[in-house]
Formats: sequence, C-alpha cells, structure tokens
Amino acid sequence: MSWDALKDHRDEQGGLRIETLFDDPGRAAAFSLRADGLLFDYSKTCIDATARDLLLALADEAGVTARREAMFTGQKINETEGRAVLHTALRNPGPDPVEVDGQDVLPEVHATLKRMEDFAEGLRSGRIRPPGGGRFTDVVNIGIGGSDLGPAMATLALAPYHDGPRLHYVSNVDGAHIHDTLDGLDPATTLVIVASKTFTTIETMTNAATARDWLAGRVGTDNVGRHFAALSSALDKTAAWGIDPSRVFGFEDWVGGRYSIWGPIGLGVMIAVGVKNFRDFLAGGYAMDRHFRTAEGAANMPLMLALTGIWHHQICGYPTRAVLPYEQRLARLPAYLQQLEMESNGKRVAMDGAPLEIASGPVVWGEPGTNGQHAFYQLIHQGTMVVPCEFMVGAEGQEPDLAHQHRLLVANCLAQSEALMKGRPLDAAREMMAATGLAGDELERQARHRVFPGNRPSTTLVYPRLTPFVLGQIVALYEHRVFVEGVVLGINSFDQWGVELGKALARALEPIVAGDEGTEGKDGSTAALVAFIRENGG
Ligand SMILES: O=P(O)(O)OC[C@H]1O[C@H](O)[C@H](O)[C@@H](O)[C@@H]1O
Repeated sequence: MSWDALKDHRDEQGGLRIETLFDDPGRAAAFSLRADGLLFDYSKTCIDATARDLLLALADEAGVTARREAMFTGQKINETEGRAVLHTALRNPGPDPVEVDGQDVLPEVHATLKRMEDFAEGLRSGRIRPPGGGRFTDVVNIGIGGSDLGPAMATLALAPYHDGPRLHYVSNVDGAHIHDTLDGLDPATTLVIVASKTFTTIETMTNAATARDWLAGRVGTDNVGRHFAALSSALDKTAAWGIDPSRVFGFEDWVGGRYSIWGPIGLGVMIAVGVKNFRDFLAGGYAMDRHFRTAEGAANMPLMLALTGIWHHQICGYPTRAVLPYEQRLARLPAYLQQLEMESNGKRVAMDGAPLEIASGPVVWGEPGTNGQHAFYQLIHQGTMVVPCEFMVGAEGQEPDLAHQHRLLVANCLAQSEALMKGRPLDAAREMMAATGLAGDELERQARHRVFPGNRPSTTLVYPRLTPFVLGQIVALYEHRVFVEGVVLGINSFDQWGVELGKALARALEPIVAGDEGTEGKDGSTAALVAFIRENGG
C-alpha cells in the first residue's frame, strides 16, 4: 500500500525544487542524522516529511525490524540456501551468545580470530619465517569477488596504518594479473594466501596453481607448503590441495562471500595493519550493528540510507546511483559496493519465486572525487539522466602537513552537492554570456550550453577521519543498507545464482577455445568468435 502512496506523493510533488525545501531553516537538521561520530545528510533530496513517513511505513510493512532480529539471532533468512546470515557474529565481541541451530557460534569465531592474530603477528614480528630464512616481506592474496574486493579495498583504505609486510591482491584469471604481481617479488620471502570460501573457484584455483609452480621453481617443492596459507570454509579441499591445517583459517557457510571481510578473509588486512587496528575495524562494524539494532525510525542510519536509495530508484525511477568518496584511499570502495549491492539485490524474483513487481536494486558505480569531477561529472550535471550521488568525505585528512589540500578536497565535495542542487538557470547563463560581450542569437545559443538544470539529489556522509574504526562503521552501514533494501523489496539478498550460468558455460567453452572440441551446437556468434580467436593465435 505504501508503494502506491509513495508514487502518488512523488507525482504530487510535481516539479518540486529541492532548494525550496530549505525555506524551512530546520531542514538540514531534520533531514540528517548522526551515529557514533558519523553524519548522514539526506536533506539535498526531494524527501519531505510526508515522503519520509511513507518510506518508514513501507519499511514497517515489509517487517524490517523482525527480519533484522532474525538476521542477528541466526535464523535461516537465506531461504534459498537454508543458511543463517551471521557476518555480524564475526565482529561481535560477546559475551551474549549468538546461536545457530541451538549452538553458540561465538567461541569458534573468537578462537579463529585468535589463530589469525597469532599468525599475523608471527609474520609481522618475523617469528614465522620462510623456510630459507629471513622474513616474509610480501604477501600475495589470491581470491576473487568477496575473497578479494573487501580485503583489497580495506588494505588500500588503511594505507596510513601499514607497518607489516607488503600486501598484493591477485584476482583475475587473466595471466597478466598474476604475472605482473609476481614480477619483481622474491619467492624466497613471499607468502601466498589462497582465499576462497568454496575452494573451487576456477580463477582462484588456477592462479593458486600458478603461484605454487612459481614458488616450487625457486624454493623447491619440499618448501612450498611453508609459503602458503588458506582462508576457506571447505577444509577438506584445502587439505586435499596440500595446505597444512595449521595455516588454514576456516569460516562457516553463514558468512556470505561479499560479507566475509570481518573474518579470515580479512587476514591480509590484519597482516598489513596489525591486530589492534584490525580489532578497531571490527569494533567499528560492531558499533554500527548496535546502532542499527537499536536506533528507532528516522534515527537509524542504515535504514535511512536504504530508504533514500529506494526513494530514488524504485519511486523516482533513477536507474543508477554514484558513490563518490572524496578520499583517494577509498578508490576501491565503489567496486566493493558494486558486489555488495548488485550481487545482493540484483534479483528478479521475490522470496517465494514470484516475479518482482517493483524494480530490483540499481546500478552502483563511482570513483573518488575530485578525479571524477574531471571525467564523468559532466553527465551528472548536464546529461538527461538524473544520477543520485552519494558523497562521502572525512572532516580531517591523514596528512597533517597537507591540511590545505584536505580543505580543498572538502570544498570540492561540498561544492558539487551544492551545484547539483542549485544548478545555473538560463537567466544567469545569459548574464554570464552578456558579460563576455556576446549578444543576440549567439548569446542565446551559448547561454543554453551553460545552463545547469539543478534539482539533482545527493546525500553526504561525513566521518571524522578514515581510521580503522570508521572504515568498519562505513562498511557495516552499507551492509545493513543493502539488507534493508532487500527486505523492503522482498527478495533474498544472500544468494547469487545469477553468476552460475556464465561459469558453467565457460567450463564448456574452454576445450572449444583450446581446439580440443568443435563448435557444434554453439550459436553462430559464439562459433564465429571462437573461429576468429583461433585463427589469430588461440
Ligand atoms: O570465495 P569463493 O568461493 O572463491 O568465491 C568467490 C566469489 O565467486 C562467486 O562466483 C560469487 O559470485 C561471489 O559471491 C564470491 O565471492
């Protein structure tokens, strides 16, 4: 019912200009909220008091509160795979138990965390040495999707906290990726982490085999094992691959790949930044969990971030949203959020299998500011498509001696949301052109190119400084946002059947590309592409 009411309300808003909402001097305070040092401002959107009430009613109707408790308490809300969804347990310090099938999962989570810490500290201190002596100077994490994007994103984000071995991430099955990564590394001082929840992902297992050959050729087959560790929930497979169980860090099937950074999959981050900083990251996630679980209605940040997204995509019909961190070290955050949001909420049927009656999740994309400003912002300001923008920026930078650059960064971030909202009307563009001496038709023509329609919505998330704690808050904020959106849409955010078909076809195509099998039964396009590739070197 609220869907219809929301759409009706949007229609009634007609040409409402966001700017006019600020006639109310209380607008900014009333349409923003804080949580543990974060500020989320959604006042530069068309969400007014009625829209917000209706959005909150929609969340109520969808049963977000009950579903949230079901998630936190280990019920099997991943209904197509019969699994609990408990990545929150990975950052839960206890002591209250979290049960799956009547068993408290926290003791095992904490024991694994302790083993990770011993291993990470051993590497960092030099206690765990390469078999040939010296220290491990470089760590290569081989994984893809959830076993890559999270730790790669966080390792970059926390660069100022690095004081451990250098971290490298290899994901693509394109041999160029592992080639270029290993090039220049010394096998004698390199540790390889094979990160794969299933330990069957073809890209990861192929790259892991390449790394094993690379190591064996230099350090000898007998020593290779001491250059490997594994992160997986398939302990039988890590053993079969020959990784010593003492170097395997396991997790349960209730941790989804794209939600797995908080546990063993985060080992690379822990090795880079140390145990205390990794614990701070977990604490940030846990702080957001407590906030999400207890804050009511419009005071709940993940809920309001989700409802803002629903307003823009499902109600206003804007097809994409841009995530624009004004923080160079969050350069991988948009890619991380693409998996988190699009793999979770890119679904065409509801939980019961019936086709969705409303649009599923939007396309998510982005780049750090200010780089994006000099590239795709043109379209955001003057294209025919409205792109809601999610800005984020730290009040403080990490380089005290470059504070003037940080001020410029902040000014740019704020200028963009202001420009998107206010735009430049035709009159102002005409004045500008008249001041250059133009007149008549040419003035008019030139002025029209300089009009910014404005009224383009954006939100801004401000955090104090990008510490490990704050990064944990931000990641958990987005996880819960995706969760709320999924509940409101009535879908399962925790499976990903959509990636299976391409994988199966790739397996079948590999011998065809190799020339071991013919293209009979393939469509004409695929057969012609194979033929061209084979003629040209395949
Ligand atoms: O960790 P793995 O089992 O190797 O999976 C790696 C990734 O591949 C899959 O195809 C899924 O789409 C992702 O959700 C997953 O994170």
